[in-house]
Amino acid sequence: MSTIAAFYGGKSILITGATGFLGKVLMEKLFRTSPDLKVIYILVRPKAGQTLQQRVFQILDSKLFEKVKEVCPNVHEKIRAIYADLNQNDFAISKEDMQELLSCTNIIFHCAATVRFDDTLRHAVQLNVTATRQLLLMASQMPKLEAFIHISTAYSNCNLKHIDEVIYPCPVEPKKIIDSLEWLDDAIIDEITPKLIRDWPNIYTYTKALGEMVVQQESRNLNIAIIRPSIVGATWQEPFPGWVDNINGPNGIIIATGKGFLRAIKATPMAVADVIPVDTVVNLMLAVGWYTAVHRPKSTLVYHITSGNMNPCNWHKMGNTTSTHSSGKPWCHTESSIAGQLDTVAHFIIGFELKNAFPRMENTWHAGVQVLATFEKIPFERPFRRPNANFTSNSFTSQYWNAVSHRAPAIIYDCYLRLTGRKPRMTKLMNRLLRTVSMLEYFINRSWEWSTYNTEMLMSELSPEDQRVFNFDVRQLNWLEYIENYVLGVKKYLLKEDMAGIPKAKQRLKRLRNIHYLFNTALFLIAWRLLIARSQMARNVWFFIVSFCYKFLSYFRASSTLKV
Ligand SMILES: CCCCCCCCCCCCCCCCCC(=O)SCCNC(=O)CCNC(=O)[C@H](O)C(C)(C)COP(=O)(O)OP(=O)(O)OC[C@H]1O[C@@H](n2cnc3c(N)ncnc32)[C@H](O)[C@@H]1OP(=O)(O)O
Ligand SMILES: NC(=O)C1=CN([C@@H]2O[C@H](COP(=O)(O)OP(=O)(O)OC[C@H]3O[C@@H](n4cnc5c(N)ncnc54)[C@H](OP(=O)(O)O)[C@@H]3O)[C@@H](O)[C@H]2O)C=CC1
Repeated sequence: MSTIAAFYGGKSILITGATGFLGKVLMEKLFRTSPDLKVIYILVRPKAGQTLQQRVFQILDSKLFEKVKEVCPNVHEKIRAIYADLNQNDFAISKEDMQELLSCTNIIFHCAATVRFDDTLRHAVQLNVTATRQLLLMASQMPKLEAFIHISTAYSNCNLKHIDEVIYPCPVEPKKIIDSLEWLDDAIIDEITPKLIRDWPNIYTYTKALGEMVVQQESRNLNIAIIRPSIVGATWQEPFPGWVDNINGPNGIIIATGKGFLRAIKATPMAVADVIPVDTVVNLMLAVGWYTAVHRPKSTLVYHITSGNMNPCNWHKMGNTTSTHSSGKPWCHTESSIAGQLDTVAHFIIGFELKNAFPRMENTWHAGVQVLATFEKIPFERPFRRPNANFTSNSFTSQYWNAVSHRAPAIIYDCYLRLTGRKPRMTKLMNRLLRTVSMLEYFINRSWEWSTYNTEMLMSELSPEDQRVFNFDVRQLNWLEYIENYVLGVKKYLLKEDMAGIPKAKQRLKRLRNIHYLFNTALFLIAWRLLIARSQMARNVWFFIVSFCYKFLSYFRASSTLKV
């Protein structure tokens, strides 16, 4: 029997953010491995016209919870949804509910946060900092509390290159920021925000750093641990591979690429793609909950759950894995290769995708550019264009790709919509997509080193059975397999596309490829024809090529006649 699973038996567990991506997987694993737990309290707000109960039923009725229903048939009775809004004082929890929470809770997992990069400072501080402080205050009044697990992000200190498992101080005290936000108006807040966040790339990472400081300052004599995951991706193994349910992080990019909207991205191909499967994060969370409660470390321990230091994968490999016709040559994936440079120059001179007119050149340029292998096997339905992925770390090249591969096709498509009496929408959609991608660029053009001493220490503390049931060792992860399941999961669970539609989608891809070649060949011939009309040199080159081909053919004809 697993020690960790047994530990959660009979416990009352409070989860914030249980309706989010991480929270759902956490609940699922808890119910599946410790069906004898007493109750899970979840702090929920009504949303999108759904009551709390409707939200809970929707989660429990989803595919994610299918296995849970087998091992814990009375799961509905073990979830207690409590109305709460973390934006409000005392979270707007009723007195009776508050009383129950304070007197019964044994373990807290604090997952709720705003993860939007462009949130206002006021809202992000309220949720990621003030709410954390308030929850700690509540925790300090819980006589039965054994552990408080705070979920932060590995990027809370992304202004540093090497990040240790310690809480770093922020330049301005969280309390000062909380206090000043109470009387400053929104216009002034907007003005001072860049000065406050300094070298943090966005308000999200900055407020998560403030949240950690608050945890340190308000910890009193609580047993607290902080967990810092990197980019949380689809499930690796549990309850089944590839489960994913929101468009954050890589998910939206995978959709945009698979649907052929996004065909180039400003990314450093060799930068580490520090994606970590959500089930791995959850396994660590549960192990940390057990360790913190049972071993009661003297200070607040921070645990990094990242993949880069143990089993690195870079964006090039990611793109390549999802590529349809990979050359398998890593060097040809960047614009630093000679072929790449030539191809880029060719793009500029002729103004269209020359490599597609000469398919053999494709092998030498497409790095990230190799059209996605998984998308060939598992294409998404109704793609706008053929999936492709050009990786470039050069701003100028990136601007060029944006103009040629993104904006121009959107404008052409909008013209087509206008001509056929429909409302144009592609340019607007493309602008939003490019804005989103530009916000993610910071994370795909850099690599960080996260130390993982505490995480490794914890791994060594687990019994072999716990290491199996609560596995967070990413060295065993096979990236090729993981990414393939990830793409499949995006198709099935996010896009809700039917697998039966794959042959039709493949046919459409073939049609798009033919249109693409035809379009490029026509463009090439037109450009060449125009060039010949204007330049004597081009005419000379043309006549030289034609006469050379003619002589070559004549030679072959003559030699084959002689043999006969
Ligand atoms: C070849 C393939 C290779 C694969 C490699 C891919 C590489 C990807 C790299 C990803 C790096 C991610 C780094 C994250 C690091 C921090 C991790 C964390 O701690 S925290 C966790 C990480 N936190 C996050 O990831 C939060 C990031 N997201 C945000 O902050 C906001 O969504 C926003 C500001 C980007 C857009 O806001 P706003 O425009 O006001 O409004 P909405 O939000 O309502 O969405 C509007 C439209 O945008 C669309 N869309 C949305 N997201 C994505 C996406 N990722 N992508 C694409 N599209 C996306 C969405 O579909 C919608 O379209 P439509 O309905 O109009 O048609
Ligand atoms: N996803 C990732 O890549 C990473 C995530 N993390 C961290 O993991 C944690 C969970 O992230 P993730 O699950 O991806 O995020 P989600 O956006 O999927 O979930 C956020 C959760 O917070 C809840 N929440 C937000 N605002 C309120 C509010 N005012 N009152 C009550 N609940 C609220 C949401 O509830 P509702 O459903 O009602 O909106 C939801 O349950 C966060 O702390 C995040 O910083 C860290 C690293 C990477």
